[in-house]
Amino acid sequence: MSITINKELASCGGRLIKLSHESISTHTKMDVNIYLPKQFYDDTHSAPIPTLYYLSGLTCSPENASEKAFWQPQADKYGFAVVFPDTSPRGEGVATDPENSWDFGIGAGFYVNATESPYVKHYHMYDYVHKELPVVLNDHFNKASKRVDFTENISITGHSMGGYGALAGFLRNISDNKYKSCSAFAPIVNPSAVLWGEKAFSGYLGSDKSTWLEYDPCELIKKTENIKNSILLIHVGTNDPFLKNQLKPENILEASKGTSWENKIDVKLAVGFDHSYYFISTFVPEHAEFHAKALGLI
Ligand SMILES: N[C@@H](CCC(=O)N[C@@H](CS)C(=O)NCC(=O)O)C(=O)O
Repeated sequence: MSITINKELASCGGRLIKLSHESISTHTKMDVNIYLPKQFYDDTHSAPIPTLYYLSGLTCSPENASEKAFWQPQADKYGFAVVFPDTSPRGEGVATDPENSWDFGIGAGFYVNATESPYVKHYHMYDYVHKELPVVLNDHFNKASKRVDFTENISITGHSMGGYGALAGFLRNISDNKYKSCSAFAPIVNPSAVLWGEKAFSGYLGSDKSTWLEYDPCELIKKTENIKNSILLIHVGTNDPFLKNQLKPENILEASKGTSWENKIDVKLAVGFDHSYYFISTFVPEHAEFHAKALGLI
C-alpha cells in the first residue's frame, strides 16, 4: 500500500512527517504522524532506530500528541522514532455515535476489532495498530539504507483510551514478545467495568461480555504470564476528573494480586495533575527513559 507524505516539518533535531495511506484493516484512508529523531538524519549513525508507538485518547487525531506531548526532545535524546496513529477510521461512510457524542465512534475507536454492524465495516483499530501499520511503515521507510525498526525493537504507550489500548495490545502480544515495554498515562485500566468502556464495547463487540474481556487489561493481567518479568509504568493525576469513574487504576493493582504481575505494575499517582497534555508532557521524560532502557538505547 502506498503512503502519501502530506507534510514534513522540522521539529527539534529531527522531522515530523505527516502521512496518509489506504488501510486494508479499516477500508479507509488513515492519517499517521511520525517523528524521526535527529539520529535518522545523522550520516554517522548506523544502528537501526527503534520505535515507540503512542496511542492517543478520546477525541484525538495524530496531531494532539505530536503538538503537545513533547516526545520529540526525548526521542532525540535516546534515538527512537515515535509513531502517532489516529484513534479511529474517519471519512465518508464511516459510522459514528448515533448520539454524536465524543466518547464513541469517530475519534473513539477503542483499539478493538468491531464485530457489530455497522461498526464492523471500518472499526478494526486493533489489527490496524498492531498488525498493519508497522508493516506499512516498514515497507515505506526501509527502502533506503537507513533503517527505522517499526516491527521488532518496538515499545508502546498511550493516554486514556490509548493507555488502555497500549496495555491491551502489550498483554495480548506478550507471548510473541512483540513490544519490549509498555507504559500508560491515565489509562482506562478496566474498560468492561466503566461507562466509557461499556458503551464502546457494547457498540463495537455486542452484548456478549466474554468478548469484552479479551481486550480488558484487568482480565488480561489474570491470564497472561509475565514471562519477561516486565514492569508496567503508569502515571495518573490526582486531579484527573476521570480518575474515580473511568480510569480506576486501583482495579489493575487488585487484579494483579496473586499473579506474576503482582508488584510489577508501577502506578504513580501524580499529585495535583489533571488529564491534559500538561500532565502528559510532564511525565513524558520518565516514560521515555523507561522505554529507552527496554529498547537497549541506554
Ligand atoms: N472532549 C472531552 C474531553 C476528552 C478528553 O479529555 N480527551 C483527551 C483524551 S481522553 C484528550 O487528549 N483530548 C484532546 C486534547 O486534550 O488535546 C470533554 O470535553 O470533556
